[in-house]
Amino acid sequence: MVSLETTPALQLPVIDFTSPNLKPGTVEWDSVRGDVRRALEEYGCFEALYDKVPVQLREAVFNVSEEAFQLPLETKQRVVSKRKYRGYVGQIPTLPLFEVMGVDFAENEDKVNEFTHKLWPQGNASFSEAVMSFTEKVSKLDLMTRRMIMESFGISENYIDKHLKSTKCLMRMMKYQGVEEETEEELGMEVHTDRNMLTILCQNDVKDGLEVRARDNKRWIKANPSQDSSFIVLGGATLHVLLNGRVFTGVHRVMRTGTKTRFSAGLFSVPKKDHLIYAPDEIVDVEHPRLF
Ligand SMILES: O=C(O)CCC(=O)C(=O)O
Ligand SMILES: [Fe+2]
Repeated sequence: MVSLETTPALQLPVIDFTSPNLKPGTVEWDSVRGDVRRALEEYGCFEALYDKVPVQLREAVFNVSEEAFQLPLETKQRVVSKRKYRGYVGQIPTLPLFEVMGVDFAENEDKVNEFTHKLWPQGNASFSEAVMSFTEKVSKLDLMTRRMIMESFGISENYIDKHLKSTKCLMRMMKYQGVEEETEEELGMEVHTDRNMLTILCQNDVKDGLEVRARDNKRWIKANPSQDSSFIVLGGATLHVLLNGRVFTGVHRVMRTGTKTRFSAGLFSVPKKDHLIYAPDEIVDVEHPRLF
């Protein structure tokens, strides 16, 4: 008799960043650092348990993004940008469910207020505050992850410090309308890799959506971060270059099922203009010749 084997669904590695002792040099740090390296080598992605972003802040972000997407199209068009991934994007014929608002330099109060004032000339403090506070808190996870992955390859402290100061934050808020029939499945965002260093994402209470391709290129892994305590961390193409190809760049897409609207928010660490990305010497050797 032939036994039918069922392959269990693949899952993203889950890494716990909630230890109060998570500081460089501690046993906890070294252990999480090892997990981060394995996850970025194998999946280009992981789910991070991270408790420094209060649930109320996530809710505030989704509320203000909903408010922004509800503005008339002419108003949203005031923040359309020539630069890809920034400003307002929507009404893409092939992705009718999708809209995004990307705030560049989201760590900078003046830039955020400037963006807010284009949408609401009378100002909207809740919008600016939610964007800045989310950026500030999620940045800590971005910086920790980048320090860990660089340390794990023996890159010098000096280089790491300089590197961490060489990026800025792009904060993006995404909206994906639900599909009309419960049984339908539609593409929310096409298959892609992110170009930046790291992307850190969270979503509202709509389960499913984000999918990450397994390294075998055959299977899709459903990323299902918890609504109140975890984030999905994805390695981008710039990190792959910086680490001489030693980490994988997570290939991902968004699929929509269900009639409810999905909101997601993400922090993207992006090299500042004119900053040349190259792999530091520590990561280049005979076994790993310079690729970039
Ligand atoms: O909405 C998501 O979860 C994914 C968004 C994404 O992949 C992106 O903005 O690059
Ligand atoms: Fe992406």
